[in-house]
Amino acid sequence: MAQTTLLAIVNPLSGTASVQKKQQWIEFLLKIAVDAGFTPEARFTTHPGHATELATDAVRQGIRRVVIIGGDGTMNETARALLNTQTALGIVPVGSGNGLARHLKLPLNPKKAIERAIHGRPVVIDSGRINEHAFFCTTGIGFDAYVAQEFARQPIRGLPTYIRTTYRAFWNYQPATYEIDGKPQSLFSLTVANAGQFGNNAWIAPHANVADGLLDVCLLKPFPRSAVGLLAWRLFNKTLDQSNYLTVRPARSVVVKGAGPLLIHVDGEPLLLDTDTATVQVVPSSLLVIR
Ligand SMILES: Nc1ncnc2c1ncn2[C@@H]1O[C@H](COP(=O)(O)OP(=O)(O)OP(=O)(O)O)[C@@H](O)[C@H]1O
Repeated sequence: MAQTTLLAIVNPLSGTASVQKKQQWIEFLLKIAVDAGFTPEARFTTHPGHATELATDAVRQGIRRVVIIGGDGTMNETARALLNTQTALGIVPVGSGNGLARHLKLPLNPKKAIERAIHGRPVVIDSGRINEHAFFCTTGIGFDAYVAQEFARQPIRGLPTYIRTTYRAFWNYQPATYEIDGKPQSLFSLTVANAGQFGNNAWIAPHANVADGLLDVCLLKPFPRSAVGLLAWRLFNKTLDQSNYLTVRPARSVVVKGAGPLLIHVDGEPLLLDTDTATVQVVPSSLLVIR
């Protein structure tokens, strides 16, 4: 049997599309990949972390292109196995947020995204690291992480659930004080952005560049409830950096210390650290992505 040269990793649970729909996208992908000269193979993930296992195997086998059909969680699990390798990541964004794909201006239509993932060329981008965890889009502490935790508890994913969860979280959430590079600061949230948005065109760092060797450290101060409408408008209008409540600082690294074990998110997936301190660092030119 011919050696596989392209692996598709498909999360059956990403976003709101049915498994039958994803099966149709797989068939389309296999067909155009063969037409383009690849020997493709597709695998559904069966458990959290499976995408990392499949991508690690793909690298070991010398496969040079791994295409995900999924959201930012699947993207992260796959991309972390491709870090500093010659294997490029193709993205077919069918998740709830699709932050990295939107930042990179990849097609959001699945068939067009598949064509891009097969015919596009690899470019090199930076990634970030929060303690030992890799991220490619954003990581965060405070409100972002709280929303990620609440969203992960919902039985149904997709944008409407995300909006409902964020709205409810806003009323329950209390800002906290953190030490940022040794300086105490009361914050609503701290986001460290490699790409500029959380997903769904919610731009926390409008000028972020995935290939500049820097991360954008975004500090959002606590704000009165009366300001939420304008802040939300600015978030989606790509002008949040013009708000007096937000400071964006490009940096290679930042150290955050909280009052106890830190709840963070990594590309939208929540994670409770077993330490009160997080060191966030850029890893320049560490991932090949198909554009
Ligand atoms: N078969 C599976 N069963 C349960 N969980 C899975 C399975 N396969 C993957 N996962 C988990 O599903 C999580 C969410 O997937 P993904 O990010 O692709 O979709 P999403 O959350 O809808 O999109 P986005 O991250 O863009 O909001 C991943 O972090 C992964 O660990």
